[in-house]
Order: sequence, then structure tokens, then C-alpha cells
Amino acid sequence: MPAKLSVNLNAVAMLRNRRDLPWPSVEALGRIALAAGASGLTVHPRPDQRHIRFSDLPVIRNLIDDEFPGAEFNIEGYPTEEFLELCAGAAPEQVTLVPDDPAQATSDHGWDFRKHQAFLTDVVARLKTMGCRVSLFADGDGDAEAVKLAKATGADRIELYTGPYGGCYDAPERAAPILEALGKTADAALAIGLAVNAGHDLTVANLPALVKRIPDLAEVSIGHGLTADALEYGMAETVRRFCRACGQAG
Ligand SMILES: CC(=O)[C@@H](O)[C@H](O)COP(=O)(O)O
Ligand SMILES: NCC(=O)COP(=O)(O)O
Repeated sequence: MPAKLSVNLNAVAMLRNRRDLPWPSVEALGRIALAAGASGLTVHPRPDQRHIRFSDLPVIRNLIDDEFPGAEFNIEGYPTEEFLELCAGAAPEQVTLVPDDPAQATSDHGWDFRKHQAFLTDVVARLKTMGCRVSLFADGDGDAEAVKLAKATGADRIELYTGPYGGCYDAPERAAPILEALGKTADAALAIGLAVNAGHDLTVANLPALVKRIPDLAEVSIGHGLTADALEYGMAETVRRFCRACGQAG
């Protein structure tokens, strides 16, 4: 089965937050994404709410429940008590636990499963009591032992951190060994019954090789590159609309 696409709305929320105005609307862009064929929506609320605001979560929950039953809500983040309360309130189908510090600009590494085994085991159990599928952000370095420890937490999936792979956009020759390490990590996970997601800096250009190397990839979550493409490919029509609003003919 092809990998499912979950559209990450953090970048849309970040643009909205530049002004005290309700656009671009996280709800409206989420609706367009689901209507266009995305399987779900992803958000990564951070404690300072610099992208997604906590108040966005019930809006997205209602959008899915009211208009797109069967689509999935994926909430990502570091499992503080506040984060776990947000998950309890929004009832996401999937929670992806990410070891990011509030000061980090964006997520840039997976969990150290040796160091955080007990903590993750406890949090995974709490989230499963809420009825959520749980995925753990993981480095794609081919470490099969780390993958076994991820499975031992009780998690259902790992999400491969694909930032280093995405970073090869201008030097494709560097991508091959990184892709192979991601593939080996996925092979190790799938062999022990852990499903595999992937995300971070994925694009239309780098996705085909990833899904070819990991044909059983369950889901990709994509925000930054997808939002950039939406701007680029939507710009011409938008300028035409504004020209008409100026009273220009055509
Ligand atoms: C876990 C991950 O890679 C994404 O959630 C990423 O952190 C998106 O969030 P930002 O776009 O806000 O960095
Ligand atoms: N889990 C990764 C994600 O949701 C989106 O990451 P990015 O495409 O914004 O880099």
C-alpha cells in the first residue's frame, strides 16, 4: 500500500501568527489538504505556541470529525504533562513523541532509546490508555538495537527523522548512504512488527527514492516543503485574483 500523507499545518500557523488576523486559516488549509487527498493532518504544538496554538487543536478535531471521518489527526511533541493533557483533550488517532527542547528551532534528532526507555514506556502506556496509536521519532542511523528498544516501550511505530536526507537537496551524491541507513532502520523495525513513518524536510523531489527504498512506509508527515510548494504553485492564480480586485480587466 502506498505511504499515506499527513499534512503538517505548523508552517501555515506560523504565517498566520505574524498578524492578529485569522488568515491563513489552519482550518481552511486543513480542509483543502484533506479534500485534495491527504489522509490526515499533523500539528506540532510547542509550549510557546509560536506555530500551532493550543486553541487550534479542537478546531482540527472537529474538522476531521464533521467533514472527513476516517482521516487521522497526528499530534507531535515532547511529552510534558501539558502536552499529554492536550492529547487527552484532542483525542488524536496518533501521537508522535519527539525529544525536542522548547528552545529548539525545529526537531533535529530522534530519541535516545537507551537513556529514555523507562520514561517512554510510561508515556506510551498513558497514551495507549487514551486510545492513541503511538509513534516515536527515531534517528535513521541503522541501529537495529535501538529499534528493538523502541519496540520494547510498547510503541506501535517509529517515525524516521529524515532531516539529514532532506538536507542533501543540493548534493544528491551525499543522499545515497543516508537513504540506505534510513532503509536499514526501517528494515529492522518492520522485521519486529514496528510500523514505520517518516518526516522532516521531505519534498516532491526526495520522496520517490524514499518510498522506493522503504516500500512499506506507512505514513509521511510533511509541512515545510509542502507549504513552500503551495505558495509557489498557488502564486500565479492568487496574483490574478488580486489584479481583478484592483479593477484590472481579465
Ligand atoms: C517532528 C518533526 O520533524 C516535525 O514536527 C517538525 O518539527 C515540524 O515542526 P516545525 O515545522 O514547527 O519545526
Ligand atoms: N513529522 C514531520 C513533520 O510533520 C513535518 O516536517 P516538515 O515537512 O515541516 O519538515
